[in-house]
Amino acid sequence: MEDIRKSFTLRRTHSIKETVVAAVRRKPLTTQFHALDGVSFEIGEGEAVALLGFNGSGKSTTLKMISGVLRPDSGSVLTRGRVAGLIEVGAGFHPDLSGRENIFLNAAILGMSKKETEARFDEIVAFSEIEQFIDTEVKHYSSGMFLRLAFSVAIHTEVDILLIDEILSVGDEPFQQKCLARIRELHAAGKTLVVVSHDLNMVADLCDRGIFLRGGRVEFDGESHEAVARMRA
Ligand SMILES: Nc1ncnc2c1ncn2[C@@H]1O[C@H](COP(=O)(O)OP(=O)(O)OP(=O)(O)O)[C@@H](O)[C@H]1O
Repeated sequence: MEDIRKSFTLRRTHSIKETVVAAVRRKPLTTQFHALDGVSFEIGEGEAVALLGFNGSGKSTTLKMISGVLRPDSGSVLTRGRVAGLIEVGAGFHPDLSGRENIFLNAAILGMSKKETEARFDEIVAFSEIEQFIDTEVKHYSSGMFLRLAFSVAIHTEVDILLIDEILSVGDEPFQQKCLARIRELHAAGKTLVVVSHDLNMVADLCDRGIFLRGGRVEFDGESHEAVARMRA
């Protein structure tokens, strides 16, 4: 990522009088908010990086830049390889389709062919542990069930870069442990990880490197435990 900037327009509610006065004075009724204010970093192949920062510091926005969900206002983002984002749980899921249909849909979004998905289908379902509900429409799923399926699909695809945003917090403890073990395996196999989590001890152990964001800028970029220490300081 090079010198990424992203602003959002903040709206406020206004009275009719305020609106008229602003129009007469030619003043905008909205304000610009800089979510990312010149963020630059490079992540090498096979690195595990934690994005750290307090609420609203720009972590999720950064992940969305890497995944391509959002485009920067200026600056450039370059990625090499297949990127799978576990950013918003079940974002790629269609509520009226069953779990089974959604697996095929999501795998296709992640670039897998029907054949590849069929070959891994049983494994995906087994990992998610929701066999019983696989033919139920996902609108009837709990958020934890959603997560299980979304996570299962993502980790069974041939991705090079895995983006994980706070999703582990949705699952129950045994599932979290299983996901963590699987994430470690993927890292050991050379996949690149970018993880956002407020569980600082977990991310510091999982990742070698930590990028600490504050107010949309990189405040520290280095060893993960040190990044956590800076954040707590
Ligand atoms: N679509 C949007 N429209 C307006 N503001 C947005 C939008 N998306 C993000 N923001 C703002 O940008 C800032 C950064 O948000 P972001 O989600 O990246 O923070 P975060 O570090 O992930 O926070 P958290 O720890 O709470 O998840 C926040 O102040 C948020 O309100």
